[in-house]
Amino acid sequence: MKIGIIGGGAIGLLLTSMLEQSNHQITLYVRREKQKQQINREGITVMPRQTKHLVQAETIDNITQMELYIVCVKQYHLADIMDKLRSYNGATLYLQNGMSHVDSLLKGNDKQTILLGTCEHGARRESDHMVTHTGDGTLNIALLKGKKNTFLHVIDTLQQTSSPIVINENWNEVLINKLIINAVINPITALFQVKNGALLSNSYLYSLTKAVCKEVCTVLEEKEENHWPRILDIIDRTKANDSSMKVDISKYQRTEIDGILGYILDHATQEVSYVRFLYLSIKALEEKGSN
Ligand SMILES: NC(=O)C1=CN([C@@H]2O[C@H](COP(=O)(O)OP(=O)(O)OC[C@H]3O[C@@H](n4cnc5c(N)ncnc54)[C@H](OP(=O)(O)O)[C@@H]3O)[C@@H](O)[C@H]2O)C=CC1
Ligand SMILES: CC(C)(CO)C(=O)C(=O)O
Repeated sequence: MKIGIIGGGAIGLLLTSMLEQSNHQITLYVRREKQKQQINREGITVMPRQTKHLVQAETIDNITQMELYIVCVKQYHLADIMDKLRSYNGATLYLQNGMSHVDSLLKGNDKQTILLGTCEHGARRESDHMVTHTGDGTLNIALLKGKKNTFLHVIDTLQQTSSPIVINENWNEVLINKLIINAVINPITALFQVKNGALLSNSYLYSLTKAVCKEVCTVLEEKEENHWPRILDIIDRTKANDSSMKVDISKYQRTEIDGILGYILDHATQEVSYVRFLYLSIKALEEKGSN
């Protein structure tokens, strides 16, 4: 299969290295010529095992027809990619956190087969051609729209990589489960600049986390008791980690808050004051960082 991976960041580099070990023809699409040249010259190195993978990189402006695209850019860069793929009729897998992309994908080209997924692997980009695999996980994948046969073919292809794949019947459930985790853990850890574990060890942050979980579940019409134990478990398992939003804020980078709490606010039918406060706080920190 001809597979194009879009975005040479942490997840794009990691997945490209995993797919390189299968028998498929892989092209990694990046947006900078310098990154393309470096990857074509030196390959991708995955830490901590220091495995080297020789892959082909190309710039996104030279994108050609593939049988499958895997989109690994941040939520806020999706509009550009969706525009580039608008007349393409093959299969595309989107792996973003958050949910604000779903409506545009549902409305777009009806001939496309669109898959949605969440990535439970942890990855950190060290340089343009080096990534650290910080935590093993699964790829949870579901069909949003399009051909079931194409979906099954894609799953079959991805099962040839070193990443475990979980197939889901219900895309909404897959994305909602991850959205709730990111909505509850990421903004609080980013605002207070604490590791995930502080949400359990600090009694005030614990109360705040529970209050946010309650509001988020109310908006999404989910039962809090189905999610709270799962959240506690993930916080415990990632207690020594910095959430992605905490890292973005500390590096003065844009966050994915719009696709996460922005989505919750857009769907709220009653006031959710903790969520609104957190959303405005993260936007304020983003604005402060951009000055
Ligand atoms: N990292 C992780 O552990 C996890 C990440 N995720 C999710 O995966 C998604 C990707 O995250 P991550 O890999 O960490 O993000 P990164 O910021 O590391 O990578 C995003 C990449 O997309 C590239 N990009 C942006 N616009 C374009 C474009 N038009 N064409 C080609 N490339 C483009 C960026 O290029 P440039 O380098 O030039 O800026 C960058 O390399 C996010 O939604 C994140 O929430 C989910 C689970 C875990
Ligand atoms: C699960 C969690 C919160 C781990 O840090 C995460 O997905 C993130 O940081 O974005």
